[in-house]
This record gives sequence, C-alpha cells and structure tokens, in this order.
Amino acid sequence: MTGWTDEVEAAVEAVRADVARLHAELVRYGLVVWTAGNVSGRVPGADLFVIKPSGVSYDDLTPESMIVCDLDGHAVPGTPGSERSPSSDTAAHAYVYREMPEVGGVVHTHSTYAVGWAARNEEIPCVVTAMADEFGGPVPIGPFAIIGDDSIGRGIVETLRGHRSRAVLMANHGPFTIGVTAKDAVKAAVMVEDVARTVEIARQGGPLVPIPQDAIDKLYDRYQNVYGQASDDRR
Ligand SMILES: O=C(CO)[C@@H](O)[C@@H](O)COP(=O)(O)O
Repeated sequence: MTGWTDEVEAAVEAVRADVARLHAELVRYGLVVWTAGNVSGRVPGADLFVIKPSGVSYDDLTPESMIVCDLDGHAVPGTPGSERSPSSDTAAHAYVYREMPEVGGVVHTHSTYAVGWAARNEEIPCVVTAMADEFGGPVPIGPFAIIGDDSIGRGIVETLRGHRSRAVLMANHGPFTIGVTAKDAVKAAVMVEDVARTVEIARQGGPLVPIPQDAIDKLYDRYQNVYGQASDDRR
C-alpha cells in the first residue's frame, strides 16, 4: 500500500513503461554490451524515479521489473520490482534528481568512443556543427568517482550545473547524460557517442579546426529554439 493518488499511480505506470522500453534503444544504437548501461526517469508530480534492476539482461526488462525509488535512492517497499537490487548507479541518479529539479531523465552507457575520450580524461572539442547544436560546446570531463555511492552523482552535478552540455564523460569510466525526460537523456547518449566517434576519426586525418564561439552560440540557439517541432520535449 503506497498511499499514492490515482494520478501518481498512473504516472508511475507510464514511467515504468517508458524506462523499460528505452533500454532497447541503448541496444538499438549500439551503446551497450551485456548489461553495462542504465536509464532512469523521474515520475512527474512525485518525489520518485524509476530505474532498472542491476545486471539484468535487457531482453528481460519489463515495466513490472523496473524499480520505483524515492529521491534518496531507496526502493519503495511493496512495489513491483522492489525485491530486486536496483542499478549500481541508483545513488548517482538519485543525487542528480535531488540537486537538479529540471532533470527528468538520466542515462549511463559504456559506449565505445565516448569511453575512449573518458579513458584519456580528454574533453571532446567542439569541432563539428552537430556538437554545437546538441551540446553548445565541448563535452566536458567529470572527476574520477567510485561506483556505488553518490560520488558519481556529485561529479555529474558539479560538471553539468550551469553548463550547456547534457553529457559528461566521467573520468576513466564513461558518459552520463541528462535530459528533460528519459527519452531526451537517451537522445543525448546517442548523440555523444556519435560526436565522440566522428571527432576521434577526424583527428586521425589531421589537426582539428575549432568552431568560433560566436558561431557555436548561434548554432546552439537555433537548434534549441527553432529546430524540430514546437511540441518537442525540450521546447
Ligand atoms: O558502470 C557500471 C559499472 O562499471 C554500471 O553502471 C554498469 O555496469 C551497469 O550496472 P547496472 O546493471 O545498472 O547495475
């Protein structure tokens, strides 16, 4: 018995379905191997979020197997999935939701090229328009942080708060992305791997040419405010 209102119950069901489905997108875009990545989504109108169980095959993820947590990262007792261990990164996701109320989704993957930049502790420089559009500049490196407690969350927040980028490459680990929804955070995870790969390959051919800051600003503004449809999540 959770004591949730009908509205909260309905919102939880919708986010469970959304988060379960979005893990398939990580597979579809080649961002994960085995179970090395996770998606979570905030429940609108409640101090709750939904995250996957730890180490469970993506093929076996269903809405009912998702875990509903409070913003301290504790599973809500008696809810479906609460008997399982949540993702190893639950405390990190919870910290982001507590500290950044504008965030509605968090994603982590070990996508190959983004992890390559993280392994070198090297930010991805803004040398292609797709980066200016999506991230508004370079994709930053976050601190090295131990897995399992809120250290990663603190690193994400200290790096991304006030930054245009919705992706951070946690040093020697990999990308974490945020979004206004879980789907939006998945999009950022797809895009950061795409630019990590493109810029890596470009650098093999010769020196990279930075985009001037005023052009980055214009590209970012257009993509955030004009590109796509007025009904898009980010507008
Ligand atoms: O990054 C790590 C471990 O390095 C984890 O996020 C990743 O393996 C996914 O773990 P979970 O299955 O979400 O517990």
